[in-house]
Amino acid sequence: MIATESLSKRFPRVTALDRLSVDIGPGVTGLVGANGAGKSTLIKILLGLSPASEGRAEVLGLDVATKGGTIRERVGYMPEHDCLPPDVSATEFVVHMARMSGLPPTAARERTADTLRHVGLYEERYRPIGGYSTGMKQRVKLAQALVHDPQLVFLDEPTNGLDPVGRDEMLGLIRRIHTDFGISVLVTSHLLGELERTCDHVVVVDGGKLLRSSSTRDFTQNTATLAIEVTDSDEHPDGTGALRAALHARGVTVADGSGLPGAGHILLLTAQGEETYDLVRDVVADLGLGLVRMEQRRHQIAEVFQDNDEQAGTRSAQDAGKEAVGHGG
Ligand SMILES: Nc1ncnc2c1ncn2[C@@H]1O[C@H](COP(=O)(O)OP(=O)(O)OP(=O)(O)O)[C@@H](O)[C@H]1O
Repeated sequence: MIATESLSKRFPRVTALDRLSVDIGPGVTGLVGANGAGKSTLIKILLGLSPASEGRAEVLGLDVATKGGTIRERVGYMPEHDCLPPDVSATEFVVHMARMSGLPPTAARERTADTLRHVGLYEERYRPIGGYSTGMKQRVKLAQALVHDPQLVFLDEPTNGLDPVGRDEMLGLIRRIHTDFGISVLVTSHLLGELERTCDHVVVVDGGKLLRSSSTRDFTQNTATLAIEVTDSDEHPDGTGALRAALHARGVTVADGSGLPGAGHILLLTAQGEETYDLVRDVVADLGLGLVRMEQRRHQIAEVFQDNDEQAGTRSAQDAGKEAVGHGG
């Protein structure tokens, strides 16, 4: 669906994309990176709206440098920022966008009604957009990206500004764009966690460089870390400490998770398979502690960046002297 080869974009003061090479197939793909990582810049280049400084890219087999118009006919785009006219209704706006995409008047009206229903806008669709909530505006932006029945859509931070319920609804909608209509999706976010549930594939960028591109399953599999939380007891007023010592005595190395967000009394250890779960369960029971949770940890975006920095530190001096990769979270 999308292929880039050593793609770079340099602005006078910043390199927004730095020799990015990535292949993205059909399905739902998450493009994750902190603010300023280069996600929006990549989308604009892929749409043929902004020229690359170096390298090349193809979307649906079309060269972005020469076939921008054809790409935009076949690809839908939901921009990040609020760009909706406040004085017209969702119906009027989406019909207008459908007409701009080349649909005849009747087809444009029919497709608009279907698409607005699909994104969950009903009676409100006749009211001016200026009075809409953020969630409703995001749905209008999504509808205009879908109305011309594209093969692929680029959704730039579609969950921005939404509360947790709105975010879950939007992620569900995004998933259904692919399952119900077979449209492939490239969706950006600065939150890796939310995309893990929605995407088949995740591409992580930082400072315009590719950090990682892998299937969501591989991301999860790569994390063999168990997070364990136990209660204290009369016998062991520091239950966490007692468990750490008991596991240590059995040859299991345990890290302290307290440096991680929301992980006050959490122990981290590397699972070697089912036996590790059994061992922890037995040790907790022997100590007479309560097991609050034992779960496989998922990568958080900050850790992905950190892992990469650690790997970079072991590489040769090829990157020496370059700007440090910024951290995000
Ligand atoms: N037109 C421009 N002129 C100069 N610098 C730009 C321009 N557009 C983007 N940049 C810079 O390029 C870098 C990447 O920006 P980009 O918008 O692609 O990041 P992003 O990952 O989409 O983040 P965000 O979600 O905050 O938009 C940033 O440092 C940004 O300031």
